[in-house]
Amino acid sequence: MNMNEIKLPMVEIFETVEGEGTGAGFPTIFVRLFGCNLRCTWCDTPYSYPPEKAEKVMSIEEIVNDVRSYSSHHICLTGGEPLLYGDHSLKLIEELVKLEQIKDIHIETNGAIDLKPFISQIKSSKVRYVMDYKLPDSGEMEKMNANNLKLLRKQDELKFVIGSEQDFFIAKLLLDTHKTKALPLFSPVWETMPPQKLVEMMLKHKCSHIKLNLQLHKIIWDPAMRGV
Ligand SMILES: Nc1nc2[nH]cc(C(=O)O)c2c(=O)[nH]1
Ligand code: SF4
Ligand SMILES: [Mg+2]
Repeated sequence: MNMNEIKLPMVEIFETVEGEGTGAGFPTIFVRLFGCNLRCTWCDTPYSYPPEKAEKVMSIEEIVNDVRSYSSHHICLTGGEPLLYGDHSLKLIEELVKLEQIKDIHIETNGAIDLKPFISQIKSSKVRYVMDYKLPDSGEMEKMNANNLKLLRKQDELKFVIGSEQDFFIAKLLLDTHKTKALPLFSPVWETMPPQKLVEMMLKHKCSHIKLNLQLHKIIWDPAMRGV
């Protein structure tokens, strides 16, 4: 199938600064696909899956053309779950990789999708995965594919969204018991975990190799605002 035959359900494409991870602060084009296989309790994008509806359906060609109209060198492919569409997600990534303007494509994936086909088929060093590995407070931890942890490479990021002390200790245990090359990030749930408390726990429990991750976009704009 070619680029204009493959169509994907979409929420939005917009340009802002990346709020999270090692790319935080860089002007970035966000490509947000519709649909998710999880329903995390603290999800901040419930408009990206049913019962809400996709804003539009776009062909890969239309998505690529829209991305071209911005000037940022970074793309955040997000959702929902952007890897939900298998070969179609893969084809979208391959077409975005071809854009010379784009130096980095990071993919926000939720830990419940097998990364193997993506890592084995996408060779470009522009592509990085940011895996949001779910903990008990999310209500979705049992859907996690622990095999993904050892597939992550050193350019990838492994994010734990921490809602409680229990989440903190489970994340720490996971890191202590599973090999991964990815950079571990601890990110507080906006509503239930004051950043100060998370930092205190990180220092007390010697999380020397873990990076605190705050969502810049929740600080810069109203936390409920979309498209920023
Ligand atoms: N500024 C900004 N940075 C982000 N990083 C990850 C986001 C996401 O929704 O996946 C996001 C987002 O929605 N906005
Ligand atoms: S995986 Fe992400 S988009 Fe899906 S429900 Fe969880 S937080 Fe929301
Ligand atoms: Mg968001």
